[in-house]
Amino acid sequence: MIDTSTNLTSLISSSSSSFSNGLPGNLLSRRLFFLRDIQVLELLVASFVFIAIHSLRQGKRHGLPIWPVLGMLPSLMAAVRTNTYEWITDVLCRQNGTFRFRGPWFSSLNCVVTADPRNVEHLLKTKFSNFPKGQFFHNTVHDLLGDGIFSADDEIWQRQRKAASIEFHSAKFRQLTTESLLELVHGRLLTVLENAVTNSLSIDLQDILLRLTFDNVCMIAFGVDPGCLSPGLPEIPFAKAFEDATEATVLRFISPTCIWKAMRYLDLGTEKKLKISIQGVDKFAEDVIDTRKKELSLQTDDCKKQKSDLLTVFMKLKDENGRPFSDKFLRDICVNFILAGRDTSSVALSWFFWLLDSHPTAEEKILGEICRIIRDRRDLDTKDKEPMVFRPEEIKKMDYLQAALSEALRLYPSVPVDHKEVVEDDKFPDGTELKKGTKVIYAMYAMGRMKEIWGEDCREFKPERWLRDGRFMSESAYKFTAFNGGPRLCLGKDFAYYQMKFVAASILYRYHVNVVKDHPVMPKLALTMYMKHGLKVNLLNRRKSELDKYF
Ligand code: HEM
Repeated sequence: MIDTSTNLTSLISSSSSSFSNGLPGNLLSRRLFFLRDIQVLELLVASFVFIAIHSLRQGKRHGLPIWPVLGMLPSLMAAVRTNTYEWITDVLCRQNGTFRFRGPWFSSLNCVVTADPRNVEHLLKTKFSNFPKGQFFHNTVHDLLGDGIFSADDEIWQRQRKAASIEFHSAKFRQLTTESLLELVHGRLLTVLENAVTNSLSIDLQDILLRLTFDNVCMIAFGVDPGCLSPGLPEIPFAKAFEDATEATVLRFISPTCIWKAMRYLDLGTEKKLKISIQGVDKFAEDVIDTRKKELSLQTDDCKKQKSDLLTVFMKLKDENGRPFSDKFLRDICVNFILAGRDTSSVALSWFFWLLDSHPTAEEKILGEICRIIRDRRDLDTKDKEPMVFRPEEIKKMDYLQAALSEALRLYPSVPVDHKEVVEDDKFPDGTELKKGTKVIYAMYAMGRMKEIWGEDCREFKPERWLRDGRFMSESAYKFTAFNGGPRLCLGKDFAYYQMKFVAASILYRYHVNVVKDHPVMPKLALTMYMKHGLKVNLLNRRKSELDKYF
């Protein structure tokens, strides 16, 4: 509209100049009337279109307009350009915690969205078997995740969960995780950070932490170190293939199923990219599985002694028919664990460091806690010897740090929304009717920002809310949903806390982490809550005199 009237104005002014160039007066007035008619006509058309659109709109639900064909999609699309999670939170707060999203009829976006802890407990625990991940999720992720723990339901999920759970709680596995983390933090992470300090370089802390946790989870799942955090921060083909494959898989969730299936059939666009990146992931897995099989058949000392990674453990197990698991199934198991543990802890740490930058009192308290723990070491003679390596029992004692990390996860949960599918007609405790096949989204991000759950100060970063008499107190998994709850509670929760505390304490003891001024920080729309532009920081060495005040 604006452009057209601008054109009309310029047409009038060009007519005036024609007049000065000698156009007869009556011709001019006829032309001006004609132009005025055009403007009136334009206004009429615009009004008609406006009225037509508004009469076509089928009304409002939950304060959101519903459009023919598109449903509530236009409101969602507008939110995608700003902050989708805040938009969902806003709608949920206005609707007492639950609303029904109507997407276009051709999409897979129709769903019930909830942030009500009663409903979340109902779907994650009370009626667990009525809310599986479902066929839609399974079909969408199957090319990448196959039948691994993340995408499987029922018996296939149960078997893996049981075996992995035993493994996760074994002493040998704990030793593997703590040793591999120690090696990565002291052998690589701190070297990379020290290099940045020496050369006064700003770094993307999120990228570095993502590299750290990728190497770490590959050591746990496959028993191999891909070397993403090596000096020079190289691009590792397997890591790149994995990242590309997850990004392309996520795109399937927002495309109509028939479209991505057609693109897959024709080998086009993102589907072509997905196919190539999955080949990269498969090649890596194949090589590792082959090598491990050879090692195990030779029963080399190295293999017998050291290997307690998931691949080796599952290779020694048998399926329900007493046969060893197929290579494909072993690949699926490892790929799923990598997906689960790859970037959840690193993005949580990124949000934590960002929050700490604007909460110096919380940082002081963490430092005080770390220094008190060091002071209490029985063998005080090691106190001043570098490097300061925190021991597992010391990490356990860091209650305030655990509270601060939980608070960061409450406000910025690594998995911001999650999804289930209804098997049989059901009803939520809040009265919402659920028809068979309905998709249900539970919004962890929104749950951390609801006054009904956390009180008036729900948007503030207050680690103290997690402490009673100075000790960390966990919350109900249906109120603090960052790690999921019920039978599908995150298997890596204890390890993730250990990993995050170890990394955070090792960094904070040595450096001030200052976020670069005006660096834009916002969530990226993905399965995991990455910072869209990473986290640019400058590191400064902590002076010894600064730490001395805590001893
Ligand atoms: C801050 C760190 C972490 C957070 C916030 C987190 C959160 C979650 C969430 C929300 C789920 C449920 C996902 C779903 O069912 O759709 C989950 C599942 C899982 N997580 Fe974590 N996770 C973290 C770290 C880890 C780590 C480090 C590992 C492994 C090394 C891990 C292993 C798993 C596994 C295996 C599952 C699947 C459980 C199942 O379906 O039975 N997680 N996690």
